Amino acid sequence: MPITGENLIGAAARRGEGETFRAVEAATGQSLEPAFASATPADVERACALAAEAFDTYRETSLEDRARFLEAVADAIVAVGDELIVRCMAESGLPRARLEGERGRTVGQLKMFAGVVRDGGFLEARVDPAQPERKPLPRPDLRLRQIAVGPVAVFGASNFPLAFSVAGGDTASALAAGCPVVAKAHPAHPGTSELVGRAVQAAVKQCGLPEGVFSLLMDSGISVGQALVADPRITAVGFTGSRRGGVALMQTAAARPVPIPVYAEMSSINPVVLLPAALEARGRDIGRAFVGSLTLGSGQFCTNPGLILALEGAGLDGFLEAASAALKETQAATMLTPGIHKAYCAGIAALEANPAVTTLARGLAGGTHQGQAALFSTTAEAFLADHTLAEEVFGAASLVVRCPDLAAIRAVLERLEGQLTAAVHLDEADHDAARALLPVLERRVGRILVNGFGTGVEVGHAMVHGGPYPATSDGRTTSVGSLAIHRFLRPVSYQDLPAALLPAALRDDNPLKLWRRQDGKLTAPGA
Ligand SMILES: NC(=O)C1=CN([C@@H]2O[C@H](COP(=O)(O)OP(=O)(O)OC[C@H]3O[C@@H](n4cnc5c(N)ncnc54)[C@H](O)[C@@H]3O)[C@@H](O)[C@H]2O)C=CC1
Ligand SMILES: O=C(O)CCC(=O)C(=O)O
Repeated sequence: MPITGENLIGAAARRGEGETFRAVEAATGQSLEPAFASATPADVERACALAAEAFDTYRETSLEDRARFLEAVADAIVAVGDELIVRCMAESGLPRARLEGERGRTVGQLKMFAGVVRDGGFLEARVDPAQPERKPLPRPDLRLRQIAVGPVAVFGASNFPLAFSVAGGDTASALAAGCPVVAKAHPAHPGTSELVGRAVQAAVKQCGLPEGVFSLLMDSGISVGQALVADPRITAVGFTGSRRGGVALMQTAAARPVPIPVYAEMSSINPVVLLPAALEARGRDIGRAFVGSLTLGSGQFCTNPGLILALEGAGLDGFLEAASAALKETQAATMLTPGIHKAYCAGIAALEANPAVTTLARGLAGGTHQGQAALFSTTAEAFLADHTLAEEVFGAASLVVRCPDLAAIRAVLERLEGQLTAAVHLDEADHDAARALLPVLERRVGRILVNGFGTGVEVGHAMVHGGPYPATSDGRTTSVGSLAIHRFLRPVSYQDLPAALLPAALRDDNPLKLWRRQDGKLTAPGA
């Protein structure tokens, strides 16, 4: 499939008339062909108009048709073949095995949402039958279902060019909910974005859906994204990226005459608590496993273990020795963009220059665009006194906080901002300590895990990939897993509608065979 550098607006491919830009090969910094031209305000307008036009038809597609469409998107992405992987490797610097895995996750995610749509549970159908004889007042007939919110703007992430990008989790969950999507390609991987975008576009056509169900806009800067979020037809936003970018979009969305929700996944340092019995029993093993997680994808995971909290002692010494030894042998790895590499180097330089921070180990030095892993330590006292030590350094860097007692660990956790994950390494003898920390962790994070690290989010029904601000803009939800569909739905009540006007989900004969809450009681179809 040739990459043309065009915007995909509904069924059309249109060369933008805005500023031109080229993708950059992450490993070399060389420009890649072809030139992409940024979308114009007229392109944004057209994509949003088509999305709004498609909305009423698309949101009322049958559950089966919508599920098949999601499966068709998955199949079309696979059908792009190796070209997708090769282009994505060049643009992101990520290795083949990682990207093949990520493509599998992307496809699996679309298929999971196909299952969610077929099941129909997300409609949350409720029926409170009328009680005309009720005293003192009769009760009306009330029925409720969830409907799609409307067209959704999706901003792909640079660090997951497939699973969190054009057809990633935000797009999959919005399409599953019944929302048309206008995606804004990340300028770090426009070729990958176009290939995936063309796959989605082909699936829209193959399934006979209105063309406005999907559009893809290119931009080298931020004006297209800003215009998109400001467009009155856009009703919600999905975003993964920097805190600065996410907050800027939240502000734009809040300043509209009609404000809309922005579901932004932003920064997280993912504290890892090492409890004493576990440290003593297997501190060295934990140290080696930690370095594996820290350096995965050159550390460019928002679930990266950026902060280690542990009690002073022999167990911690063993952990640090093993972690430092493993880190020193870690090859430097290409980072996603020169900008991300520069930000990483600046973050490392700031830690190195901080008098309260000790550099424990550095990974092997690399080329111009490669990130060199780093491990630092400080004390709980210093950490609590300096809020800059809690800032995310995006890449393979982590800070160990040496704590004199459990109270200090707790104090550090209390001080942290909202996080995506927290990991606790524990043995049975640590249960009391862990039990005491759990309430703090629950308040601070979206996912608590034991004897592991947060990198590698499982796509499933019980997953929360979210957390209180600034991990995300709205800690009540998730951007991974089936619960993500709820971001793009809202409930509507139907009071005393004649049977002939009721949506299928709420008819007495329950033709969709849904589990429904019937007069307050969850009821099987046919019961
Ligand atoms: N939390 C996470 O999962 C991630 C965090 N990051 C952080 O973000 C930094 C920069 O990485 P990027 O991927 O370039 O993130 P970014 O936030 O700068 O860009 C993400 C997307 O948002 C758009 N955007 C950014 N600012 C905008 C604005 N003011 N108005 C409209 N659109 C805007 C960009 O064009 C891009 O499409 C990294 O160094 C890292 O610190 C990056 C990737 C993932
Ligand atoms: O750890 C993962 O699998 C996902 C991480 C993520 O969401 C991110 O880095 O943006």
